[in-house]
Formats: sequence, structure tokens, C-alpha cells
Amino acid sequence: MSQIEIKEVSKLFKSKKQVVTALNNVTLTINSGDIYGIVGYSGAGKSTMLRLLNGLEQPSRGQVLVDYRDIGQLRGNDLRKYRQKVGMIFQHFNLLWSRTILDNIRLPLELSGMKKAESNQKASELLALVGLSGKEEAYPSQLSGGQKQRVGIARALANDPMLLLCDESTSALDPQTTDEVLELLAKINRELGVTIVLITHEMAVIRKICHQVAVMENGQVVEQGDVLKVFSEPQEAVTKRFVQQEVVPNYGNPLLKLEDLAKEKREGVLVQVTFKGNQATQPLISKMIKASQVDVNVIQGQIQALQKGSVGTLLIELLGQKTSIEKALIYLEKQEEVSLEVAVYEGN
Ligand SMILES: Nc1ncnc2c1ncn2[C@@H]1O[C@H](COP(=O)(O)OP(=O)(O)OP(=O)(O)O)[C@@H](O)[C@H]1O
Repeated sequence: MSQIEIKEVSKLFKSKKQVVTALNNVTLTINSGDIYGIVGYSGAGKSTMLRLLNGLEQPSRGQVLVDYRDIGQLRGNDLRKYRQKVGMIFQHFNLLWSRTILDNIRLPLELSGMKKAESNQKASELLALVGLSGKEEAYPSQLSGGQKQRVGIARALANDPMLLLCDESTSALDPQTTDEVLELLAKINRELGVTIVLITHEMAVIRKICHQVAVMENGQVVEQGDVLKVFSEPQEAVTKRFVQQEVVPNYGNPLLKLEDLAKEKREGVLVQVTFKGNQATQPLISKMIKASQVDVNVIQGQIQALQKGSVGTLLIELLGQKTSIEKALIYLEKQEEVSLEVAVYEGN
């Protein structure tokens, strides 16, 4: 558990020739127990942010407070102790190839002076936690990518960290393995209560496990908040681009637009239903049909499942008697977290 406050932080890298502003006046709060995602394109400043959080770099201006302690001011033994309580997970796993799996996990325990019998016991428990019991004596080269990352996660947990930092931890994995590793991180967050900060350039990673997200561009946080809100109402151009990454546009065809469909001759009434929160997972449409006796032609649908609820749009055509269609529209309008746009063929 740890509460993080990043206050007006800038980080400049100065060389003889130039000054690079990696972070430019960043302020954000990461609540204890959250899974917090930081998304941005290459060069946005994500890695610099992680390096400030684990005490590898000091801010040029501003403060990084972890549980009210200014990390930028820690030196020597205090810094070492702090860093022991921060687990790191890397894109390319960073395992030692000449050590067995158990000895890889034991490494941080060895470094903090734990006796061998105790560290063996602890490493075995961690191996069980990440679902790899039986692999104690294997070497990293004998494991799949997903298994290696599980070992990386077990090693990161060795010193009972209060904070887990994940640096593109699934970028080297295929989609199915990515999902399994993300599920493991979510389980660790739930069961151990560890605060997790992860950086990624993939919005799917944010959608699948994060509670909160910050979008970075050119060293600045341009948008931040609840994942559901940022997905359903992206404000900045860069955020819209990231959210679009996630839309599967109809097997390559462009998404249909309500106003274009309304130009075609149709019998029914076209409705675009946009929903967010828990609504998307409820059988909204079948309840609407029951309430109104209307017939429904689903033209296009797109739903994104998030950690808390979902967001999505559905393009439907309502067919039937005028009174039934009206009942259906009234039903939809009454639902919370649902908004409607209605279009009728102009020639009707
Ligand atoms: N040690 C350094 N010395 C000089 N410039 C640096 C240093 N570290 C980072 N930078 C610069 O700071 C900016 C932000 O880099 P950073 O690595 O934090 O971005 P990023 O979002 O993590 O990108 P990537 O995903 O490519 O790693 C970049 O312009 C980078 O070149």
C-alpha cells in the first residue's frame, strides 16, 4: 500500500549541447491500492516517471511524495531501504540466465540478508503464488515468455513491496499471455493490496486492469482520471487516438454513422445508444423489447469491457407500431448512464 503524490515535477536532462525536458510540471495523485496506468507514445516521459518513483532519478523541480516522504531527498541507506520496498517488473524480464528460477526469485532476498533456508521457503511460496510450482530448478531459457514474466513478478514481490512498478511488462508477450499476466497482476493487487503503477503504450492494457489512467504527451500529463470516464469521454486528441486503438472497426470497414444511415430509405427509427458504467452489461435491449413490444434490428455494436463496467455504442433500428417505438424510446431515455441519438429517414 502506498499513497503517491507527484507535485509540480519537472525533470530536465542537461548535456553540453542541449537540455531535454523529459517531464514538464507534472502533478498527479495515485491512491493507495490502485492500479494506475500511465499511457503515452514513445518519448512522452513514462520511463522517466517510473525512474523518479523508484528513486533512480531525482526531480529537477517539484516533489515525489510516497506515503508523505519526499523520495527525491532520500540518500544512502534510506534510499536503499526505500528501493527494497519498490518492486520492478521489466518488459524483457531481466532474469539471470545462469541462475535457476528459485535462485532468481531469491536474489533480492539474498541481497537484503535473509538466511538461505528462509529465502528458499519464501521464494517457493512466491512461485506458487504466480502459478509456477514445480519450476524451482528450471532455468529461464526453459520457460515461455509468459512464464518468465511470472518469475519476474515473483521476484518483484520478494521483499513484500508496497509499490509495484511495471515497465511495459506485457509488451513482449502475445495477446493471450498478456491477458494471463494482467490477470495475475490484478490478483496480486486484490490479494496483497499492493499499489501498482504501470506504463504502457497500449490502451488495451489500461482497459483490462487499470482503475485510473494518466495520458502523457511531451512530458506532460494531458488527461487523467477514472478509466471509465477517460474511455467514454476522451477530451484530448492524443487520448482519442489511444481510445481509437481499441475500436475494432467492423473487420476493416469504416464504422457506420447515424447521419449517413438516416439518408437511406428505412421503415423504422434509427437510434444510436451510447452507454457507460454497469448499463452495458445489463440486458438493456431485451428489457426494452419486453417493455415495448418493438422489433429491433441491430446494425452495429461495439462494447469495451473495463475494470469497472463498460462503455459502448449500439446502432439499432426500431420497427413496429408508432406507440411501441415511442415506448421503447421512453424506456431507453429513463435508463441511467445511457444516452440516445435518434434519426428518422427524411423522406418518411
Ligand atoms: N538519461 C537521459 N538523458 C537525456 N535525455 C533523456 C534521458 N532519459 C530520457 N531522456 C529523454 O526524455 C524524454 C522522455 O523519455 P522517456 O524515456 O521518459 O519516454 P517514454 O515515454 O518512456 O518513451 P519510451 O516508451 O520510448 O521509453 C525523451 O525525449 C528522451 O530522449
